[in-house]
Amino acid sequence: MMSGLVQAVSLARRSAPAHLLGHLGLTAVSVAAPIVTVWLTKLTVDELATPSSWHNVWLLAVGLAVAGLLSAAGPQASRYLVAESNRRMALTAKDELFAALERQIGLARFEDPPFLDRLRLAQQSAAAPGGILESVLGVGRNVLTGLGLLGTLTVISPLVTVVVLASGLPMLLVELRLSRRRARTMQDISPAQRREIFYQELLGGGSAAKEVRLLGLGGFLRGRIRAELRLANAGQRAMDWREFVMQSVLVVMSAVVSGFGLIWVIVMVAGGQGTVGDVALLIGALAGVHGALAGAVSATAGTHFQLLTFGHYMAVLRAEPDLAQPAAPRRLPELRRGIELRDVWFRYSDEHPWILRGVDLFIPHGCSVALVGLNGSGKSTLVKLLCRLYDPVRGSILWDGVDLRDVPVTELRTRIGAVFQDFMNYDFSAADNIAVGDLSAAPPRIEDAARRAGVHETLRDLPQGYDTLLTRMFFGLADRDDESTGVVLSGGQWQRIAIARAFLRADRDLMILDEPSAGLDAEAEHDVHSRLREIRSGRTSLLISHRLGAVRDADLIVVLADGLITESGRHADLMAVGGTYSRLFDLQASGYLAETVPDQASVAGLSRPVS
Ligand SMILES: Nc1ncnc2c1ncn2[C@@H]1O[C@H](COP(=O)(O)OP(=O)(O)OP(=O)(O)O)[C@@H](O)[C@H]1O
Repeated sequence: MMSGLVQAVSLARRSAPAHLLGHLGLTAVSVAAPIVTVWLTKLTVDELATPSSWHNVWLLAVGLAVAGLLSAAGPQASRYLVAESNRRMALTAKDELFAALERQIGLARFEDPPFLDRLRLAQQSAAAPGGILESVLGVGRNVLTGLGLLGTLTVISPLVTVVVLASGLPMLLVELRLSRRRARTMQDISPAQRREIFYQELLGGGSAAKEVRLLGLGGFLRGRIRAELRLANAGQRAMDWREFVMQSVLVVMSAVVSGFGLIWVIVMVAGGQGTVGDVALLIGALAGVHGALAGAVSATAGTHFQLLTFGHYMAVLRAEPDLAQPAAPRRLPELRRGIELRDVWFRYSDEHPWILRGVDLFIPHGCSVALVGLNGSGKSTLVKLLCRLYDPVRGSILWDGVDLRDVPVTELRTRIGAVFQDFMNYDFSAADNIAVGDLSAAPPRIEDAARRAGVHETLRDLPQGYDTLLTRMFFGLADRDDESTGVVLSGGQWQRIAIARAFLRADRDLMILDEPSAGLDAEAEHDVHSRLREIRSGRTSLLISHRLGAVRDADLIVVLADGLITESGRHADLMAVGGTYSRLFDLQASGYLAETVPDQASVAGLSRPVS
């Protein structure tokens, strides 16, 4: 808890120091103003009851007016400062949160539901980290105001003071309990809220719009959203009810205490002990003390709650990287000999089945290697291991003899170019969509890569050329009024953009191409593969493709089956062996060669009567 507070103060000091000081100053004013007001009120009432000098009355009246002005204006100025410091703190907090996420170098955290739940709460906390300081200052302000007013009360009746103070203690304990429960409720309903956000994105986002409409999934998804909302609401409702009951009891208690104090002092004054001003002071002080007490208690509970949620933010910031970084990193040499997978075993978690069961594979430097296997045999998994998005559970991957775990992961990744099977379509401009392959690339290199991927003419002819946004979700930055700026590319055109992105990294040590021609028409596929062949020649590359015609020229073809490399060699060798590769190749080739004459019956069934 304390470390959370220290972190929050440090965040404020780094992001909004002047605002923090201003807020502290205004808090001091807001503490003093009500105490001064109560005292000035008492003195004024006493002065009016037995006037000695109008000069005094005037002075007191002006003092009251100034105190009133400060009481009224202070909160306005505070609100402005708080809002601005909140914005600044949120900016820093979010930036640090996402920097922390970058330290998660692999993918495992993003497939771990408890981490994702925590991340959502951390994001919520990072959006309003100023709330903690506001609550802490609220505690300080209310405690000091309360103490000042209690001192005032003590002047009239120490007993009333003790009773009022004692009534505050249960309030504090109850509120602390409630805030702990509130934080737990938030944690409990986080999975439901995360699922609800997911369904909302399906319904409100563009990526699923086509299927949602065609398959009529709207009602189904709305039903799911309602169910998740009901689940979250039930948790919150139970919490609200508990708060309502407990706080009602406390309010009644505090009203009884006030009534007791008031009767006590009125009886005292009626008996000749004290002045009318004392009654005025008591009324003001009692209201003030109760307000301050309630404020202090709820601010303490608020602080407690905010610190509990801020704990998730700190936990994400402090989370260990999912993959160990080497304590004494080794330099990654320029690839000269090759990459060796030595008895690699891998499964996604202890609960998942083994995907790779002792893979031994050597990818020689300068060779084009093709990896072939049935769906789900683990080809993309092997690629992810090569990029160190996961570590092998057993065995190792050696780059010229250096274990990938011993080199800085960023260094490894700068040496690799890749087209993933599930590559991203970014809602950026065409140029930026290619430039993400190498952010240092200047426009001529981007165009060159596009030309080599056979997509230059398409992009050049777009309404704003390479600056055209490849999405209809956003307006172009330069022209917000022009709603027609964004365009939507076809699947094959996107595929070529992904290839262009990889071409920007053609000079890297290893090129990985996971189904790079999926979605291309026959002509484009032929074209892309001959371009790829050109850039792969003499370079180290790993090509995954179900189109076996495209892999037959590879220097080495390996077949992955049952978690092992079962065949390896050149096309002719594998065909001669007559194993899985030759069976699949023949199957595919027969599909191309067979003369498919549709039988009359099926044609008749499909044809429509001619009217
Ligand atoms: N992130 C993941 N978490 C758990 N299991 C996974 C994950 N990714 C893949 N798998 C499982 O690992 C197995 C291998 O998947 P992988 O994508 O590597 O196969 P593949 O050979 O590339 O298949 P395809 O030819 O269909 O692309 C599959 O059974 C899949 O369900």
